[in-house]
Amino acid sequence: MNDKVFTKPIEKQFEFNEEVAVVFDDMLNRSVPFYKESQKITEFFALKQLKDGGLIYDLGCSTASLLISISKQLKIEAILIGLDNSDAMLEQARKKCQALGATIDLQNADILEYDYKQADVFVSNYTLQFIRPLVREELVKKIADSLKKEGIFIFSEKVISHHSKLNKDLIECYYDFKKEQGYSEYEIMQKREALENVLVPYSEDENIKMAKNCGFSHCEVVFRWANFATFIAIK
Ligand SMILES: C[S@@+](CC[C@H](N)C(=O)[O-])C[C@H]1O[C@@H](n2cnc3c(N)ncnc32)[C@H](O)[C@@H]1O
Ligand SMILES: O=C(O)C(=O)C[C@]1(C(=O)O)C=C[C@@H](O)C=C1
Repeated sequence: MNDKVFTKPIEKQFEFNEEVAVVFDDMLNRSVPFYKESQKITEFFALKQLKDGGLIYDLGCSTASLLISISKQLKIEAILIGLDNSDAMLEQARKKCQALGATIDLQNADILEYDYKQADVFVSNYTLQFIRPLVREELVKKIADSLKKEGIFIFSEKVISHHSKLNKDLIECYYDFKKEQGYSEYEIMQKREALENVLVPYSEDENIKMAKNCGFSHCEVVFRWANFATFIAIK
């Protein structure tokens, strides 16, 4: 189904509710530049890291697109756990897993509170940006503490620039992308208002500094287009 969520006046802040969940795959494909490419890079590093009997968590798994794709490519046995606190998203995820015969452990959980096992890979694409800054570092520290030695954490985020003109131009470049995806000026502005103070992006440097402060030995960008970046952090 096509995303038309913001063709009408917004009545509340952005939520990952039923209305969003049923059009979410279309929304992401048309709202995140090079979403498929950043997903492929995530899959490459996750599959490279996963050994027989390994464990991967996807935090903020939404409709489980990533874990479903990884499950199709796996050549070894591994445990795939997808966490999300939106029932509506998990309902879509379960429907897709059933239709595609994917064996993924989908759990309704708050990623801030969850009791993680030691894992080989953590992924959290376009999710940390929705975690309040006050507790974001606490979550990344929990992820670092739950990774095996040399384990990897791949995360993708919308990013800002602290150079005000460049930041403004990056946003304009992004909105041009959205228009090319068929969104109207009206939809773009409605969504921007809905996301105000709900999606709180950091700069590229702030994300890297956060990862290093939380115990990762290395963190760098492996993909970036304008104001969207994919990072890999190594324990
Ligand atoms: C932009 S979506 C992530 C997209 C997904 N990772 C992908 O690449 O397709 C953000 C997701 O994080 C979930 N989320 C936000 N805060 C959460 C929390 N505290 N605990 C669990 N899930 C959360 C939302 O329900 C939503 O499904
Ligand atoms: O920043 C925006 O305008 C977006 O649409 C980006 C974004 C995201 O990065 O998560 C926001 C909400 C949806 O989850 C889909 C895309």
